[in-house]
Amino acid sequence: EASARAAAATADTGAPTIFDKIIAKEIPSSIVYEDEKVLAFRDINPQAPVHVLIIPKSRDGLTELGKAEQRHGEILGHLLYAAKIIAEKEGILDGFRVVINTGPMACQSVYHLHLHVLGGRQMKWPPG
Ligand SMILES: CCNS(=O)(=O)OC[C@H]1O[C@@H](n2cnc3c(N)ncnc32)[C@H](O)[C@@H]1O
Repeated sequence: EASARAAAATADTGAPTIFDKIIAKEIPSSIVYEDEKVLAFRDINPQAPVHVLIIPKSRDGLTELGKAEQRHGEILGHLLYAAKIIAEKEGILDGFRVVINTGPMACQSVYHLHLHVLGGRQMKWPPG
């Protein structure tokens, strides 16, 4: 909790992120799905039996959802469609959650827009 909030304190500076290294295959990652536009890999600190991140391969200013422009509509839609494909592949189509954390108040710690796909256990509501 504290570590997530501490990590989230990082501001949206537009600086390169660790995800650039994953896209460039410069650091290892457990890739679940890839196409020409998006890359999906397992979260390093899973919060559920299935916890996958989906990111656009080209950030194009999309550091966070709060910075989305009309021009991002297609990639945003594609990310959501990829979430369904991944849920299907992971066998959680009958129960999964898709989360986008935006800004420090939502504990965003990596400023490269990404969808969390979580499943494999009973989810709670409201989220913390
Ligand atoms: C607190 C939520 N903050 S977040 O919504 O910004 O999510 C960032 C996510 O990236 C994950 N992460 C950070 N570095 C890596 C990495 N090298 N490989 C895979 N996942 C990573 C974190 O575990 C975290 O769940």
